[in-house]
Amino acid sequence: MVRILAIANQKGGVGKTTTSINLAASLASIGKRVLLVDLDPQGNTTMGSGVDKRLLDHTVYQILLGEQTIAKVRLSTKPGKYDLLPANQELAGAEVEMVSLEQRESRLKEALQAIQADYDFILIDCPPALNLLTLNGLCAAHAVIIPMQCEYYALEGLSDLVNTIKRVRMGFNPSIRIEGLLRTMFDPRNLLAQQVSDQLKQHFGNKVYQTIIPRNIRLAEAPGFGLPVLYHDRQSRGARAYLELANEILATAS
Ligand SMILES: Nc1ncnc2c1ncn2[C@@H]1O[C@H](COP(=O)(O)OP(=O)(O)OP(=O)(O)O)[C@@H](O)[C@H]1O
Repeated sequence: MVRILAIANQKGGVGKTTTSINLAASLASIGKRVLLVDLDPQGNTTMGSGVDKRLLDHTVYQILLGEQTIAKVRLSTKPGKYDLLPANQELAGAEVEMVSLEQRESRLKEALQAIQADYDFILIDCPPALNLLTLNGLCAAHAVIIPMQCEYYALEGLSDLVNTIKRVRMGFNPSIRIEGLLRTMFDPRNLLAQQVSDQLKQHFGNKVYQTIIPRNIRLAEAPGFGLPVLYHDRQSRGARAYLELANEILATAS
C-alpha cells in the first residue's frame, strides 16, 4: 500500500523543500519507489532535484487543471532515483483558476489515484501558505510531516496548521493525521532551541520524530548542484540524518 505524505508548514523557510528532496532520495536509496510532488510555485524542489524549472514542457499545474495526466508530466530524476511532478511559477495561477472548478480541493487526490499503485511513497511538498494548493496536498495525503525550526514563534504557527488539519479531517479527508513533527536546522548549543524542543515533546509526545535534522552546510549547498545531499556528501551529518529519518518512517506502521 502506498503511503502519501504531505510535507507542510505555512511558515516559510523551515525546511519543507530540504526535507522533501532528501527524504525522497533517502527512501529511494533504501529501494522504495518514490514520487515527489512539487506543489510550490517557487519550484525549489524541482531545481533541487536537478530539473530546470525554466525548461519544462509540462508541470503539476496542468494536472491540477485537468489538462494533462500524471503519466505525461512525471519525470525520473537521475541523481535522486525518484520520480518528480515538477512545478514552476505557472503554478501560482492555479489558485485563481481552480476556484471555478468542481471539487477544487481534491484535484490532486483524484489525479494521483491513477498512478499510486506504482509507488511505495508519494511525498507532497506544500507551499508556505494555508491556501488551495496546500489544501490539495492535505486532501490527497494519508498523513502530514511538519518540519519546524525550534525558535520562538514556532509553536504559535503550529496551532494554525493543526486547526487546518482538523478542518480538513472534518470536511474532505476524515482519516488524515499528523505523521510526525520534524525538528530541522537544529543547533543543540542554542538554549532556546532546546527549550522549544522540550515544549514540543510535552505537547505532541511521540508525534515528535526521534530523528533531529542538524543545521548542516552540506544540506544548504546541495540544491545548488541539483543534488540530494546523499549524492553531494554521503558522509555529511545532513545526509546521515535524512537516512535516519527515512528508516524511522519505515519502522512505523503505515
Ligand atoms: N538542516 C539544514 N541545515 C542548513 N541549512 C538548511 C537546512 N535545512 C534547510 N536549510 C536551508 O534553509 C533555507 C530554507 O530551507 P527550505 O527551502 O528547505 O525551507 P522551506 O520551508 O521549503 O521554504 P519555503 O517556505 O520558502 O518553501 C534554504 O536555503 C535551505 O538550503
